[in-house]
Amino acid sequence: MDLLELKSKTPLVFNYANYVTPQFVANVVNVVGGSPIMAREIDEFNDLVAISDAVVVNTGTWRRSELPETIKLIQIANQAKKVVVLDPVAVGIPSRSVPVKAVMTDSQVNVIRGNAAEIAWFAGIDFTSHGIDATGNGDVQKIASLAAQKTGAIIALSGQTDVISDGHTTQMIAVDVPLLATNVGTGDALSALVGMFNSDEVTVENTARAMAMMKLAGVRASQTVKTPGYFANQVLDELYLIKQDELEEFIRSEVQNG
Ligand SMILES: Nc1ncnc2c1ncn2[C@@H]1O[C@H](COP(=O)(O)OP(=O)(O)O)[C@@H](O)[C@H]1O
Ligand SMILES: Cc1ncsc1CCOP(=O)(O)O
Ligand SMILES: [Mg+2]
Repeated sequence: MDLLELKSKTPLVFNYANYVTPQFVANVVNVVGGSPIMAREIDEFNDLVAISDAVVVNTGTWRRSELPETIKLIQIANQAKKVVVLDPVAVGIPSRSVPVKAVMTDSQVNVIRGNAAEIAWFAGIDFTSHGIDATGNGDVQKIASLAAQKTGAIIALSGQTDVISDGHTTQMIAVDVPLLATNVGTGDALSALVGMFNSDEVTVENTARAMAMMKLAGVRASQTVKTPGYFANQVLDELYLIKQDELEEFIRSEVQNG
């Protein structure tokens, strides 16, 4: 959906969040025009999925004992035909790969949003990482496209260049905003935006809208703020201020077809 529709519908985003960044994620959802709710109690899943428009699963601080309930949550969302976004934080670390494989086998994820190293893991391509961060270089277009083909999910690869791919169509936003990478939680919040914009229909275009929204907020914030602390707050303000026509103009000028 576009930004105008989003603001009128106020999509409810159920975040199975990590315990590092939920406050930032919830605020990002709110200022853009959605409504966040965080939960991880299995007895609440049926009720919460029923009223939600998107389910965003972040594995950043996951415990292995939570694997069965996470799969159950995604299966409930699948049955209810709610979009599911997976944010596979640092999935390339071997002990983290095992449960993510199980999630991918036993439930259906519609969109995977991660940095280049995380997405490279799904593509089966080596990419250097340092904990939660992607630090290497590689052909991000090929990585996103291959990951989409292998998983059947739309891929939202973020970084200096964002790449969105369903394995056939690929779009890119090559806009450098280094301060965006300094704020822990920008990626998690971006995953929630991806869920919101795809809540009526899961498409490459809607996913690109979410990625463009964060980039544009970062571009604007870095015009007035030069240091990371204030930058995070400025990003929230810019996300709040962006208008439908400004977002669509940014998409027209910056989104390239691959
Ligand atoms: N070097 C960079 N230049 C511009 N934007 C970046 C850069 N690194 C990350 N971003 C932006 O920061 C946001 C979060 O992406 P990223 O840092 O890759 O996620 P994560 O926090 O999950 O590792 C995205 O909007 C992405 O476009
Ligand atoms: C630091 C940290 N540790 C586990 S999850 C997490 C936050 C990751 O946030 P992001 O992927 O948005 O940088
Ligand atoms: Mg991340």
